[in-house]
Amino acid sequence: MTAVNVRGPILSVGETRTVSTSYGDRELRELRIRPDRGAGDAVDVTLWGKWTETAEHAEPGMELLVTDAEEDEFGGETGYATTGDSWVVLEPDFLVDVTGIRSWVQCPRMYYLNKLSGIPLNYPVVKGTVVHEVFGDLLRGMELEDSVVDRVEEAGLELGLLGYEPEEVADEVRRNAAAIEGWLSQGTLTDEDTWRSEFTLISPTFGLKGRADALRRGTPVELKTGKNTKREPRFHDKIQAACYALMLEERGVDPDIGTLLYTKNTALDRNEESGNLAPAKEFSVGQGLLQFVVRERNALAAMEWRALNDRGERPTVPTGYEADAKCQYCFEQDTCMVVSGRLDQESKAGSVGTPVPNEERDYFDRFYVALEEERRETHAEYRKLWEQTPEERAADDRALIDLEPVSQTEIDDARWELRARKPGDAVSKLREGDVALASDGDPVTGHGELGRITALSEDEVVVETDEPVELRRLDVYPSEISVDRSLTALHDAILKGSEARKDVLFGRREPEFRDAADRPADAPEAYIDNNASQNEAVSLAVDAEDGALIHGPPGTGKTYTIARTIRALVEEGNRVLLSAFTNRAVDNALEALRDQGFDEVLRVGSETGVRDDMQDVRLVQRGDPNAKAAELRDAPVVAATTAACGSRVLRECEFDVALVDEASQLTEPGTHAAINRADRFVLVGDHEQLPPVVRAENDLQTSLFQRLIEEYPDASVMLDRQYRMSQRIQAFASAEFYDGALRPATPEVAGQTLRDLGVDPADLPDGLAGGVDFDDPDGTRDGNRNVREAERVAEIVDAYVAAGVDPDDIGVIAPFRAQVAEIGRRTAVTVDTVDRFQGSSKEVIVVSLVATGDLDGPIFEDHRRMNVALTRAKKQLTLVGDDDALASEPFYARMLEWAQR
Ligand SMILES: Nc1ncnc2c1ncn2[C@@H]1O[C@H](COP(=O)(O)OP(=O)(O)OP(=O)(O)O)[C@@H](O)[C@H]1O
Repeated sequence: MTAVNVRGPILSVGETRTVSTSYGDRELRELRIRPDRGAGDAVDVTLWGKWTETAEHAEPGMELLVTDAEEDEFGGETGYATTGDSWVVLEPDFLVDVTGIRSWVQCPRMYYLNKLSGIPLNYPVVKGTVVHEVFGDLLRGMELEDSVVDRVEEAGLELGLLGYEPEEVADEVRRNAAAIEGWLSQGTLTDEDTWRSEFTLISPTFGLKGRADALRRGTPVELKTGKNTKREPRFHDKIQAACYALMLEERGVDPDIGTLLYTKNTALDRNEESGNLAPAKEFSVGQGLLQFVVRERNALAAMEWRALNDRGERPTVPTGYEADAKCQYCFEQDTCMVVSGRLDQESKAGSVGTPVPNEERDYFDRFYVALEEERRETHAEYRKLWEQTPEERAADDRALIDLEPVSQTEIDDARWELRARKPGDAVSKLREGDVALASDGDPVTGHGELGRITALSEDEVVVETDEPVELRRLDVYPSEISVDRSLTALHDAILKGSEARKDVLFGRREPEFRDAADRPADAPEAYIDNNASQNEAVSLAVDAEDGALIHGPPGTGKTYTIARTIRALVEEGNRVLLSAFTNRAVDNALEALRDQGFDEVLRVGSETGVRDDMQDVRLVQRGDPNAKAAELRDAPVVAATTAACGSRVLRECEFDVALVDEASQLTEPGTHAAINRADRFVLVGDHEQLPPVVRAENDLQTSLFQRLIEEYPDASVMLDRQYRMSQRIQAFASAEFYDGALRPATPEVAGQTLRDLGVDPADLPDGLAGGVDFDDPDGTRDGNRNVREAERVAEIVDAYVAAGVDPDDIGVIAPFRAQVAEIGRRTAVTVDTVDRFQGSSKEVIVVSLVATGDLDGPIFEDHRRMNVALTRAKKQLTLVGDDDALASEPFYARMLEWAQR
């Protein structure tokens, strides 16, 4: 008998049958699938015994994987059946987080509720984090006392917001940590005990991922900050450890035990508590438990599949009836009832409250599904870690491969600094500050560690990790955090949002504005006196009783207007949340504010995310709790990215006004994350430039900014004077994207030329000094490159430099990273993709269009991307491309005509 893996979409699911075998009566269930991911001929797969339970969740269309199946011939047809070694996995591509399985086993509805409400700021969560950090420190050899003091101090802000004093927390952590230390120093541990903290595991077979707290001799150890006076670990805790055991088994380690460490046990008073007070509880990881875990995961994945594919009127969500958990003992009972009452969902716990209006419920359902679709797209990114070869991944810009390890150095708090040399021409999406997956060459089955990139240059990369690893490959690590936070923001907006806000969001009422006559007596006559539309925008924002929309085309002084608006709002006594999609825009706005003499700002963000010149106003979370909490609570202006607005710390904060820049690049839920925090909102953006960055094609692609500006034009102002481009450069964008309304702010802006840079046009070859020019080098597109064109772009750049343009004043834009690299090899000036250029500008811009023959690629699919590319230059814009290709489509034909004029 040969054991094989079969996998493919399910075509039909048979009924359960009982047959008598030599082992007695056994149940079986047959499924018909199309192997090879749907490419093969249909075959029958027989699931035996307990695996029939998984068949109960199976539906046509779901993907089924059976490992170690027995192949047999029956009536000339090949069939498969499970064996004693088989695993049956439904929807293996859906990656379930281990913590999700744990709560699912407790109660499927709890799993769903946790998705909606996220992890709120509360003491058990913060204490749990601190104890986990101390655990890691101890494993890495740090002294207990040093670690406790250090980690409690690090949690200063969160503890302060919760009203805790450091001493009491340190005491409690110390008592918990004593359990860890005692256990670590037990005689059983010798030098041969191999320990590792925080181990990232991803399982392609079982559709699981997670981070084990620690591994000891290859067996999983999980830390629980609660107590357990029984001899055995709690069932749900075992589930978690069993998931890691399963994933380790996939890698060829066979962990026969799992350990749970209940740290509160050592803190219990022996006179009052009876039972087994030992903190460490081991259990044997049997095959039965592992199979149970897989079946539960299958049930979960099937529910998630149905939410997207098997929709009746509404997406499927768990009701709680799936489990035999008792609602009266559940911490989540109230939340469960409120969610079911408000969203009109069936729930075992029952429901309270009146349902939200239908349009809100539909909105919730629609975006719930859209976000779950986006989650699938994220899972597809994970899959590329094992489906693509290293070379394919590198070609896709998702990994740096062939790195040569240079050093592994232990740094201050028992962390590691890994250095590696990188091949000179390697490019990727990875940037300094990113969290990435560092590995020995194989991130999934080899040794991988999550770490932060601290330096990335032409020929070297430096990563900081908790444990050392031979740094041979560095991968983009997909993250679900944005999906998770968006779901929470959606939940907060619909279930916790004010009626007044929702009336506007759902078109039940126009946004309202204060009468200018009702402004405070000391309000200035005009906020900005040299630009009418900017002044109107500030006025609209300060008078908004619900919200205002500021539409800012390229170079129209959005940032300047934002700064003036914030000052005006603060002058009227408002506390303001300043947010934007990117750290760069947040810092730019802060810079403008400080330029205008306003300094009472607090920047919330990580040290690597925040620009150097804003570090002095950055909120450092470490420190005295009271002082830290006061810093955050009292700041008149708090600035953070919209992603950070969904963090547990900022979810605790309230503001009068949330001002969001780059709002046209945010999804609706992404925008809610920021505006949920405030009574009123001001959204600033340009829906004629880049749309939200999402992978799924659904409602997430349209920003709330765009929807509202189309619905409430009266609540918006367009800034119509631009300070960036010459008349000649701006003409095309103005006509095509802004109804001709965009105009140069001053005659100087309109009339600027290369001469203003001290360049004599006579020193330039023909056709490069016309303000806007077009050059066709007769190149050929090859994949995402066009070498001839890259050479020509480099020649053109050289010509500008030779004529006296400072290389820092020149930028090159290309649609693909491969072409960016191709050009980058030939010139020292800044070369980047359109997406990376949004929000910046240069005196001279050269655009490489790459396409020949026909127009294909992201830059052409969406005209808004081209709008960005064409509006970065101040004095000279030179397009390099194939005129035949461009002439093939009306929009580009008009662009060509303008460029060749
Ligand atoms: N009312 C104004 N008076 C004088 N200068 C202004 C005014 N508004 C903006 N500027 C100047 O115009 C330039 C562009 O402004 P700003 O950086 O605010 O543009 P932006 O719209 O944010 O640009 P982007 O399109 O890149 O987001 C800056 O140098 C700014 O100081």
